[in-house]
Amino acid sequence: MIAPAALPLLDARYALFLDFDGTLVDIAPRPDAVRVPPGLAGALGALQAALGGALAIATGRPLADIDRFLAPLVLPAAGEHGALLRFADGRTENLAQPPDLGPALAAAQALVQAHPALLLERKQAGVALHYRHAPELEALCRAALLQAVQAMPGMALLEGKCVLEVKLRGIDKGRALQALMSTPPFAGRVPVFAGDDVTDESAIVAAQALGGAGIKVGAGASAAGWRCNDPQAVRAWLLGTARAWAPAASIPTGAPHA
Ligand SMILES: O=P(O)(O)OC[C@H]1O[C@H](O[C@H]2O[C@H](CO)[C@@H](O)[C@H](O)[C@H]2O)[C@H](O)[C@@H](O)[C@@H]1O
Repeated sequence: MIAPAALPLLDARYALFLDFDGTLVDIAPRPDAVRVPPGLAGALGALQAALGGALAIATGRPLADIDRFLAPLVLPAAGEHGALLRFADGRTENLAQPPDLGPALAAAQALVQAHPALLLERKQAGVALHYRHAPELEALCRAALLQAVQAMPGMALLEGKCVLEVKLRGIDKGRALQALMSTPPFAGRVPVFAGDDVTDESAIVAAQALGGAGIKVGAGASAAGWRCNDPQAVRAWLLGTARAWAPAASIPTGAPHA
């Protein structure tokens, strides 16, 4: 129905799943420094309404982060790489019991103490160690967390953009997408997932396996059938679609691509 840029045409048959960092918002120097362009939350709200509620965020972050960045919008979501789900009716579910993070936390805390340029992010079901400001420490961080993971049954090491995360093994965004797709208002729709990182590939594969579309944002190998350059292109697609669908909605013109 609507075709801003070379991304899938969206209409009311679809369900939309969106990664956050590197997809909806540009990568920033620190997790708390991301900027949500004016109009983005309004456009997401308008799209959610146009899709009968079938729009969800799928993120590695805790859900509280997403709610803060998109306030007052509260969307269905998969948080912490799929460990936590929030359905359209507001119900939340942990896909697994919150694990004992002791060994990973101890290893990460020791590293941060020795190297203050590193940044530790503690989550309910995982630990993220950011080395964006000390790339020379990547190998050291990986070795320390890999060793910690040996003592943590059921946990695995995930590599993202300048970050190493200890997370639940076997839980990923692909499983989260499948779980949300089995519930209203997602069930029976065609899923479209957009993401930028290797951590998004499971959801790209899951969306395509359900007859939908996967969009890879930025460079790098991917199973996705669609590609776009950057979060700006994603936002242009979403905002163009939202404006065409809900022209009367309070979506500012011009600003959101910033
Ligand atoms: O699944 P996502 O929504 O893409 O979340 C993945 C991780 O994103 C955050 O870290 C990344 O973005 C930061 C802000 O741009 C950046 O500073 C960092 O280097 C990136 O790795 C977030 O902090 C993590 O918890 C998420 O897992």
